[in-house]
Amino acid sequence: MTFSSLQALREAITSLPLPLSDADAEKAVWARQDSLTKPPRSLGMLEDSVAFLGRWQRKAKPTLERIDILLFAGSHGVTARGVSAFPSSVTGQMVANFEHGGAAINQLAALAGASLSIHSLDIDKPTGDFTEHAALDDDEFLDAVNAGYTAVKDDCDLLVLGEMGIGNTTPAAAICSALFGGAVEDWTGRGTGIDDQGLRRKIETVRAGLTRHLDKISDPLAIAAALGGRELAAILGAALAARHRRVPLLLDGFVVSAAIAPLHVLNPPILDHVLAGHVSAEAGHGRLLEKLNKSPLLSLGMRLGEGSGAATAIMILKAALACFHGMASFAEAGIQDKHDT
Ligand SMILES: O=C(O)c1ccc[n+]([C@@H]2O[C@H](COP(=O)([O-])O)[C@@H](O)[C@H]2O)c1
Ligand SMILES: Cc1cc2nc[nH]c2cc1C
Repeated sequence: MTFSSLQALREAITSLPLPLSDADAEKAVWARQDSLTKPPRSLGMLEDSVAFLGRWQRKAKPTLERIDILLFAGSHGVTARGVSAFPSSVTGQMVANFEHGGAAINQLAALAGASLSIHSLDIDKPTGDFTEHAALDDDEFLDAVNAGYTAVKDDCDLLVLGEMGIGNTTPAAAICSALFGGAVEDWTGRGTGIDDQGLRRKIETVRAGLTRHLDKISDPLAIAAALGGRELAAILGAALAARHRRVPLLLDGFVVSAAIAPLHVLNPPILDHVLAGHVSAEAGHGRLLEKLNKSPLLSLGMRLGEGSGAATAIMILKAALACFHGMASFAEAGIQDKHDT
């Protein structure tokens, strides 16, 4: 399926009923977890994560055999404003690095037993500078959303989305400012490590973008097109595809979270299949996760992008499943269960 208009996309996001998760599978997961040799719920978020996987995989015994990491790359016209510590050319150079296996995400994906596919979205064609015009026109936005939507294969146990795009913490900050309001400074961080002067320029750039596109402020998809970028639009499309197919999705950092935020504003339950892998060190990510009602599995001070925080969190999900599948029950181990009071 692809979307031929913003209206068709909007309807796919807001139309109910959405396909449901399986409450019975989740109940079976909790019944098993409560029978295992530990005080009830003592594995905390590990147990919550197994229940989440059971609900969305619709399996009483969830698995992580097939994990797909999709990494989307795009280029940003707004980099001309001096908003990144690195030149725009690094985006294409890093795509080559991903393809040769030399990036952090390659190592983490291999360790996690996940497949990694790289999706370059017109990286030789930067988006428009959003302080002057829309980053993407409607057709360009829909093309990128459709590329993300069709990249999702429905037979994986878990989907992870990552991104690469020099400058893209600026559109991410602009989208958050437009959708959630508050001080622009609170959404705008140092990205790849910009200095104080650069940060001031970045804040001014976000402000100028908001002023330019004020007329679209009540339309989350128009905001995503005007202030976003191709990799962010593809992530929105992929997150929607995962929801329609009931595939659980693990979020990476600030940029990925900002990319899917328009879905939340349009229809909050549309992100019920989403788990936050980590909270990035990028200013604004913690606040954004609160807006999305997500608690991160990890907080490691990471701020790389590429899907690296989410890929690291896969190890936590695997730890959770190892306990779930491997532990003995009180009855099997001959251990006395909790007193009834
Ligand atoms: O997602 C995050 O939390 C995140 C935080 C800081 C930097 N990044 C990555 O760094 C790049 C964007 O940073 P910048 O400074 O160029 O806007 C882009 O390639 C992202 O993958 C990503
Ligand atoms: C080297 C480098 C690697 C990255 N990976 C994701 N964003 C990045 C930005 C830079 C600059």
